[in-house]
Amino acid sequence: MADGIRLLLGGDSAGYHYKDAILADAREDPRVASVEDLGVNESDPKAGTYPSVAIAAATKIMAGEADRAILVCGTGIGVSIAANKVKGIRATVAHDSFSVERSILSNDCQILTMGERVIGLELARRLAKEWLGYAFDPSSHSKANVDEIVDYEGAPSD
Ligand SMILES: O=C[C@H](O)[C@H](O)COP(=O)(O)O
Repeated sequence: MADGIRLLLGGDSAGYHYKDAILADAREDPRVASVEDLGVNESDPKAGTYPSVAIAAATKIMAGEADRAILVCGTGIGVSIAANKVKGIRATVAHDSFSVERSILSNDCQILTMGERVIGLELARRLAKEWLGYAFDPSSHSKANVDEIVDYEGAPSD
């Protein structure tokens, strides 16, 4: 991520207005090296379900094709649940500044999710910008907790 964040944006029919606004902001953000729009889009708001978009984003991150994703549905819950089904992904819904900060500094989340039906557009845009400004510190005390999750997921009893 040294050369900037490779960011994915996605959402379902309930979230694409916010997704598009955050996408436009990200394209102007010097911290972001690249932005990919996984849909859905206004031209075809039924083109993808929240599970399909979230799983596509999570799969790309785990394949090393992107660093992070911001996903928007009605509540942020569905895209978070779906993304977390992809092994290795830590996705969370967060609608406040402190949780957005801790999602990176405590949990090293690769995916932030939000709900277009839950918070206002300007707060969502601000939280997205804040989230992109944090980087996990692997020398912090939080690393051991994240490692415990990673180790569990990688356990032979999978
Ligand atoms: O978590 C699910 C999302 O909020 C989705 O956008 C809306 O889902 P629903 O139509 O099943 O309420």
